[in-house]
Parts: sequence; structure tokens; C-alpha cells
Amino acid sequence: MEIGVVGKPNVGKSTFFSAATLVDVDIANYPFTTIDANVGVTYAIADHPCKELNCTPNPQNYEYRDGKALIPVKMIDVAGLVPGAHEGRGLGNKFLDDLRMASALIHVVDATGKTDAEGQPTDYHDPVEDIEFLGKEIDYWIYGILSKGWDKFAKRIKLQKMKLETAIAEHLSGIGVTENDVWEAMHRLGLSDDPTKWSEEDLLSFASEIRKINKPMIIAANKADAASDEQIERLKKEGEKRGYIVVPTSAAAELTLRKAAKAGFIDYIPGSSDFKILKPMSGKQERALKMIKEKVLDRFGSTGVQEVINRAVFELLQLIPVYPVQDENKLTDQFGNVLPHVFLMKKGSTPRDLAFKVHTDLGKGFLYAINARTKRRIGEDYELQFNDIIKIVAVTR
Ligand SMILES: Nc1nc2c(ncn2[C@@H]2O[C@H](COP(=O)(O)OP(=O)(O)OP(=O)(O)O)[C@@H](O)[C@H]2O)c(=O)[nH]1
Ligand SMILES: [Mg+2]
Repeated sequence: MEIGVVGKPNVGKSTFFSAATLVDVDIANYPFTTIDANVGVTYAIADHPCKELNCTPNPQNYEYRDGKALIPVKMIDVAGLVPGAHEGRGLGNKFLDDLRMASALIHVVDATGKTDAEGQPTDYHDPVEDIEFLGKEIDYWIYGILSKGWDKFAKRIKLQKMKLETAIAEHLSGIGVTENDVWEAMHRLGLSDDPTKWSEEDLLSFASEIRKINKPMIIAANKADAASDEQIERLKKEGEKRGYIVVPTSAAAELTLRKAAKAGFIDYIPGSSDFKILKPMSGKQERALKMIKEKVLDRFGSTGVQEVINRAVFELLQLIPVYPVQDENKLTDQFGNVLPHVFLMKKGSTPRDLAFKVHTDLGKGFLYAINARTKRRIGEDYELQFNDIIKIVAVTR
């Protein structure tokens, strides 16, 4: 699973990425600072079961801090996208191809309106236009992949009586599209089972629907520290009207806070509304932190960066953390580690799905599961819940 950070040039994508991953990257006030994609690991943060169960975990594939689980998620920061990118403008398709495997997108928008469509400084540009164009560029990119040789493809499917969903999913497997995604998009649009009947327009609407299903997007209204309340409110309203979650962010503030925390100057948990000063620093540093507290944390409740990541994982992608254990009483693995592993599962997943995620053999030999909270046996059709602790019982060879 991978989250892509996208947007036009110079809006703060790399700043957002660097704040989220603490990977050092080039950040500068001009377009196309980033050319090659940056890849790193960020964390989705959720309450940990130990908070309520009063235990001390021994995490092996995640981190634990103050009653919270920090669950690793891959993040990718790509080159800026300009209108016409699908036709090769700007860095064009190269950028888009970096997003093939992203399962959700964070669209970073400059809420201040101080960068134009190409990422050059300007007096005023309407950020609502950026929301519109970015979705369209991705639609055209998918359309481009889909429409290449479409007529021949459609005829062959019809002639060989192939299952349409399977054939299209195969055709789009390079961008991670599944048969279910194809089925969902076709049904939402009421498209014919006979692909030779699809018009150009049908293909484009289909591409757009696939984008919404396969690459759902959340908007980070960035540089919020320098935007007015009116600008933020309008962007929120216009974004929500178009079906997006919009969160005001100050990636720059988050980067400063995380760096200060890493250097041991402050105690700061991403997502929180405050930090604690731990040791003396220069007057300049102290003033910068005070500004962040007043102009960002007090104004918005947080820098917004962690909220965007959490909402991308838990709301857009509908993932839930689940903890498999071997001993349902001690909540441990075979080595005595308390709640050692967490897995992000799609909402609606079953204990058998979890078993397969832990190990193929465990999935194949699955018999039943035990909910460690209730000590009850649960069957195959049980729907896993947020923060479930599950013992899997399987026959293994
Ligand atoms: N005021 C303010 N400035 C920001 C914020 N985030 C980024 N910036 C500034 O915006 C400029 C562009 O930042 P980058 O992170 O390089 O932007 P980018 O979108 O990666 O740019 P490209 O790689 O060129 O597409 C830099 O001068 C940053 O310091 C923010 O939250 N607030
Ligand atoms: Mg960049």
C-alpha cells in the first residue's frame, strides 16, 4: 500500500512529504524542484488497544507512543503536474507513471492563491481551478492507457467471449486496478457488457470512475498559515461540493516541529495541538516555534498533516488496524510479545482474510478464529472491527 502526494508545482508537496517521513528532500520556491520521485515511510496513527486494556505492547512491525499505534505506510512524492501533463506537458507522463501503484492520493493545493497553474509566483490564482484540473489530468492519463488499441481489444473480447471485467482489469493491472474496481465503475455508469458498444465518451467517464475508485483523493489546503480564513472556508466548501475531504495544512510548520522533535528540542506527537520544550535553543528557533503555536496550532488545532494521513488511510481507503495473537489470554505471540503485529485490513474483511495476510499457510489451513476481547469463537463471516485482537486457529502442516 502506497500513498501518493500530488499537485501542481511549488505547492509544498515535498515539504509535506518530508514532514511526514523525515526524509531529507529538495524544497525550494520555484517549480519542478522535484524531478525524480521521493519514497519514504510515514505513519498512520490510531489509538492502541493497550490504552484501554492497560497493557504494555512489544511492537515488532509498528511503533508505540503514549497509547497510540504508529502504523507504517509507504509514501511517494512526485514531480509537479501542469495542465496538459497527460499529453506530455511539463514532466508529463513520467510523473503520472510514478503514481501507478498509489492506492490513495493526497492532493496538495496552495490555499493562498500565490502560485499560478504552472507553479510560478503570482498575485492571485484560484485554487479551486487546481482541484478541477488535477482530477481531469489523472482521468486523461487513465483514459490514454485504456483507449490505446481499444477497438481491437473490444472486438477480441467479444469474439473470444472473455469476461469483460477480467480483461479490462488485466489491461489496467499496471495501475493496480482490480476486477472489482472495473465491475463497480461499470455498474455506477450503467455501461453495456458489450465493449464494442462503448463510445469515446463512455471510455472517458469510465476512466474517471476508475480513478475515483482506485485512486481516491483527499485535499490538503496547504500554506494555510499564510491563507486567510475566507480563503480556507471557500476552498473547503468548493472541495466538499466536489466530493473531497479538505483539511487545512501547514506542511512547513509540521516540518519545523518534527525536525525540532528529532533534534530533541521539543516533545511533539504529530497531530497534536501543542508541544513541550525540552531544552534551551536559540532565540530565533524559539521565536519560530512560538509563531507556529500561535499562527497554526492555536488557529487550526494542529498542522493538519497527520490528520490528512490518518483520514487517507482510515476514511478514504477504509482500512482498519487488526492485531493477530497466538495466545488470546495473554495477547501474545509464541515468544511472549504482547500485541507484536498490526495489519491494516480493508473494512469488511474476515478472520480468514487476516489469516492470509499473516501467512498463506495460515489462510489455507484456516479453521476458525477467537475474538480475544470476548474470548468467543468467531466464524468465517465475522466482519473484523477497528482494533480487533484475533487468534487464528488453523491446521498447519
Ligand atoms: N507558508 C508556507 N510555505 C510553504 C508551506 N509548505 C511549503 N511551503 C513553501 O513552498 C515552496 C515550495 O515547496 P516544495 O515543497 O518544494 O513544493 P513542491 O510542491 O514539492 O514543488 P515542486 O517539486 O517544484 O513541484 C517552498 O518555498 C516551501 O518552503 C507551508 O505550509 N506554508
Ligand atoms: Mg517537490
